[in-house]
Amino acid sequence: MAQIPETHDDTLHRRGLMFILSSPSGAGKTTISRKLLAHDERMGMSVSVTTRQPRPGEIDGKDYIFKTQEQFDQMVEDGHFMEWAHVFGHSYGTPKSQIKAGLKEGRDFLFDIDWQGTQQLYQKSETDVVRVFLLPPSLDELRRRLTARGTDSAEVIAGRMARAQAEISHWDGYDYVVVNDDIDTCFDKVVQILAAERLSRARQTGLIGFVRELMRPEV
Ligand SMILES: Nc1ncnc2c1ncn2[C@@H]1O[C@H](COP(=O)(O)OP(=O)(O)OP(=O)(O)O)[C@@H](O)[C@H]1O
Ligand SMILES: Nc1nc2c(ncn2[C@@H]2O[C@H](COP(=O)(O)O)[C@@H](O)[C@H]2O)c(=O)[nH]1
Repeated sequence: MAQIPETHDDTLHRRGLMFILSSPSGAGKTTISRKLLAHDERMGMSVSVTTRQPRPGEIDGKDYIFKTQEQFDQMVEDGHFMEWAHVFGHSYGTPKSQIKAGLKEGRDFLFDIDWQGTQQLYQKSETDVVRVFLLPPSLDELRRRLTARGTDSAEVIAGRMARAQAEISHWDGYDYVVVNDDIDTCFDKVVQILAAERLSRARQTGLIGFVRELMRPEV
């Protein structure tokens, strides 16, 4: 009888996936990412390098790796990044280290990056990438969230609001779009997307032998 491989619950012999969450600033990527990481121990966070100043409470090496512009430029030159972009007047980049080896081992990674980075990762690793875009329920609510977060000056908030519609215009470059109105509802949808993507046929390479066994002519 064919042995059901351990891949039936999608934990083994599967290439990892790159799960990207993008949105206009303030729509809730960080909030949903933190919930997902707490909920799913198989998911690792891709910690970006940035030249922006840490917000109160942000921890170097956990939320971001904070570098000077000079250090960042050197890292670009050294080929340190899978992708990088200028966002809101600062540089942001995804380090290569860990991710490539992790994917081969079947580990999944969560990316909180903008549409420019998403495009770059998709061009490099189309089959590994799952692109999810979060929308705010309205622009008024987006402004309210940015203000209520209390981490940015009025000037920074105005700059991010001014870019929001340009960011939203890239929504059609994503595989999934979820409106983040109620946090728990949005989170449940993101969890469902992740579960479905983990079961995608292309990723479950460990199932091939099992399926062949099932298809062997009966004697
Ligand atoms: N569904 C929601 N309802 C109400 N408030 C929310 C919701 N989702 C997130 N928030 C709040 O909105 C603020 C912005 O959320 P968050 O920091 O997660 O956004 P972000 O998309 O990561 O922003 P940025 O791109 O600037 O990092 C936070 O104070 C968060 O608690
Ligand atoms: N292309 C990339 N974009 C990134 C990366 N890390 C974060 N970001 C995006 O930048 C903005 C602003 O982030 P904030 O934390 O300063 O509010 C947001 O859209 C992030 O998704 C990255 O490595 N590459």
